[in-house]
Amino acid sequence: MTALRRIHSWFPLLKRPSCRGAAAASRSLLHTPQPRTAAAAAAAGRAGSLCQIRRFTASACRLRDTDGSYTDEEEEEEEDGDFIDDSEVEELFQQQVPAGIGEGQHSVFIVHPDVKWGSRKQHLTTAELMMAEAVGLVNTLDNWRVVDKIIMSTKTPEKKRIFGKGNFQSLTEKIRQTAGITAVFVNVQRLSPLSERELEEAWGVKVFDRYSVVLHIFRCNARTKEAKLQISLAEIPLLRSRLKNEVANLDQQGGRTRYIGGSGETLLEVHQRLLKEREMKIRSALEKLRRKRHLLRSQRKHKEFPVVSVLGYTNCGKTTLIKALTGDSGLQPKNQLFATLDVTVHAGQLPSHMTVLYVDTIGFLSQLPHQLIDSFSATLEDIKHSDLLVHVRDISHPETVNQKMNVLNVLKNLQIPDRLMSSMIEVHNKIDLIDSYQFTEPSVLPVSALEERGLDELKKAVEEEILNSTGKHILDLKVNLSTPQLSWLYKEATVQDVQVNADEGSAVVKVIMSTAAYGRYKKLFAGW
Ligand SMILES: Nc1nc2c(ncn2[C@@H]2O[C@H](COP(=O)(O)OP(=O)(O)OP(=O)(O)O)[C@@H](O)[C@H]2O)c(=O)[nH]1
Ligand SMILES: [Mg+2]
Repeated sequence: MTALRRIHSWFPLLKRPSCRGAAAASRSLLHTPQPRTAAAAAAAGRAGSLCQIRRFTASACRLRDTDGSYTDEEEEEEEDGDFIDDSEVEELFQQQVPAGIGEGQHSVFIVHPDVKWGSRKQHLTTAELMMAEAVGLVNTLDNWRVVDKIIMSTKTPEKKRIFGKGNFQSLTEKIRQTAGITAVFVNVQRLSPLSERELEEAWGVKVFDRYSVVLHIFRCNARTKEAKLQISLAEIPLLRSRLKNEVANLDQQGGRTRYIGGSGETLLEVHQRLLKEREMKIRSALEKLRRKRHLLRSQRKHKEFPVVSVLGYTNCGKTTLIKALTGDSGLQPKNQLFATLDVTVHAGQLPSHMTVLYVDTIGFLSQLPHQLIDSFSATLEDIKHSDLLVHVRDISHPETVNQKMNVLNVLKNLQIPDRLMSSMIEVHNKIDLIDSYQFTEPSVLPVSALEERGLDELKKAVEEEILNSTGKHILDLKVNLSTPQLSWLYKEATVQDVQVNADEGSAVVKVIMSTAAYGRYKKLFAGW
């Protein structure tokens, strides 16, 4: 199937999950990896290993508790008095929502301004594909539907009305004559407050840009405390620009009181101060959560489970792939943009039975204002602390090359360490949707997460890179079964295989362990 034909099958597939449905989406529980059967003589040691896994699993399950948030850390924070409770977050989340965001239903007219030349021209994509993505964004929302759409060229995208006089006039007529329109989505990163006001006045309906539509989707999909706070923070610039418009309206009606209650502050200044205070509150709550996240990371490190971050453009199949790799039935992939807004962790096993933690991350989208990415930077910070990155690409998508460039750009801005960038595994997902998949680069791994194809090769590649990056080794050690050697190995390393020699009372144990752990082992059992 050619790239252009694929677009017709991709976008109509986007479902319309309800806000409530998304919010209630079930949480994932960690898959409990079972150690493989070993010789009976190893039972004692295996019990040790099971304990280790259970201990971890229990705490990791608690991490995601009822709303999928990191509740085990809350327990620790309660002890040090640094606790943020749900109601506090909920209050911040619900308190001040920009008008038209996260609520209501809309019949949308989409306008894509096509800049033919100059610095704003999009070189990597076409107007048709940008429009298709805009349609996808609207269709992702429950109760929103596209009534009509138009691509209109402009030489003056920076002007208040975006289009030249003639085009603007014909566009206005079209919008006003199309029955039932309740909103216009102008497919640009961000409209200035002045522009938004001018367009709303001219068209007589609500006007959204990419920033506000994506925020709307985020608000509908937010479940955890962190996601809610990050969204509330991302909404501040929108509230600020709306505030300017509202005060300008009041000015026009002569209704503004110059100073409020002798405070020496104007109405605009009072509202700006309140917004600033709100921003500080959200930032400090997020900072508390960030400290939690730091703690979580050190706990993970302490337990020595390698961390693999799975990232990629939105809807490329990250969640589906992690579900296939871990067998975690609690994961719910959706044909929806930004289905995953929270970092979740899922344990899986590699061919050698080593346990790794796969981190599911928020998807990327092109043309997003920095403010939005910044709000989610704490979430993305986790990527930096992984042992390995897996970049998933929807290889069946017509924009797959642009999507890859977008992801690499975001990673560059996040200042991901070189060692992680160079060891990153690129996965070509959804090969089942392509008639004849051809290897374009030898280093990539083709998979179909949905049909569970190519997973063994991927697990092997992950294992190889993990062994490289964590400095772990696979060793065959001879142990004396009358000593605690075997149970020590089960606790401190990953035991792959145990060959018992009953006559000798010994066993040959295949283990994966770090250089440091091997050093400790040699020291402890030197004379045994
Ligand atoms: N045909 C096909 N569809 C797939 C494959 N992998 C994922 N999908 C579908 O793609 C859609 C998105 O999958 P998700 O796993 O939710 O994608 P994601 O990258 O986690 O998306 P976000 O969390 O929204 O960024 C779902 O409808 C999946 O069923 C695949 O290998 N083949
Ligand atoms: Mg996802």
